[in-house]
Amino acid sequence: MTEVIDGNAVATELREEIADRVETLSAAGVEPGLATVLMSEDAASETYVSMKQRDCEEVGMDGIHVELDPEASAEELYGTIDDLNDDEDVHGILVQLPVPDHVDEREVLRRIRPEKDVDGFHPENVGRLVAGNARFKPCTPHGIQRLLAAHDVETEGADAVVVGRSDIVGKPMANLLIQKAPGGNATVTVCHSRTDDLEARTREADIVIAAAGIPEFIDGSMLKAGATVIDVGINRVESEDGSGTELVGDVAYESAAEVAGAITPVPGGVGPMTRAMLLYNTLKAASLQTGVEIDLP
Ligand SMILES: Nc1nc(=O)c2c([nH]1)NC[C@@H]1CN(c3ccc(C(=O)N[C@@H](CCC(=O)O)C(=O)O)cc3)C=[N+]21
Repeated sequence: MTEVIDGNAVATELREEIADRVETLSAAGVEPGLATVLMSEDAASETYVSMKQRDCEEVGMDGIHVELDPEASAEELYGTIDDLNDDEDVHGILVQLPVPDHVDEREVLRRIRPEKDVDGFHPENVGRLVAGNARFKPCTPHGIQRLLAAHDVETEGADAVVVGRSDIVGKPMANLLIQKAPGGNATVTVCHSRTDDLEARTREADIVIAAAGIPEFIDGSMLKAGATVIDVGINRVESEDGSGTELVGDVAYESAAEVAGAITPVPGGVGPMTRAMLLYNTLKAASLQTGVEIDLP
């Protein structure tokens, strides 16, 4: 039987442990604070940011939300970031991506103080991750690492194929999987939409991470029997019966589940883990900034 990797269940457990550590911090007079900044009227972005705020509430963190008009100037966004950088009650800052075209995304990521960069996207934090000395692991790859561990999927010595080369998922995922550390020690191949004979590579993989952002890109015919399949895709597509839209992953679930040993669903797989790791990074940020030590879960 194919094992379904339940991201909601693993995330719920982790949130409980995080809530416990938040209590430890608050007994020491520290209330971890996460600021989310939204400069978009995109419905999906609004939904994700409000989920992140709800998560904060659930674990006892202080959620601060700032919304900017998508037509506002880049300087206004930079000023908002500067204010949050200087605010002692804010331990983590997340600027929801994508930002409007007239805003330089690279400048946004550089502007956030690395100590508050809970996405792990600041060049200093990217460098530290690559050097094996991560401060904040990016939330999606870190969440995937936790999901694999929770389901006893051995990465050491495994052949892993990462499909997708984005700065927020593919690249950091490949880096974590090759690290000399628990959850690493895999042999990693990074593929993408232009890879020649992709299926020949995915068919060799013990672990496939599908993160190309292409709906149902990976199907069962491309998998080795018993492989672990992690679906990072969140594509909103028109539903087959024409009744509206539905969420599909980068994996054709039905066909892949017939071949895979274990597989994550969409929704309810990687997404909830991404959000849980954001809370984790905020917890770590609050501890580092205040010097109040906690056992990170
Ligand atoms: N600075 C920044 N950091 C991010 O981490 C970031 C971002 N910008 N921009 C957009 C993407 C997307 N993202 C998601 C996280 C969780 C779910 C999630 O929890 N999804 C649920 C529900 C999905 C639904 O119902 O729409 C699930 O998969 O079960 C989705 C999407 C974070 N992102």
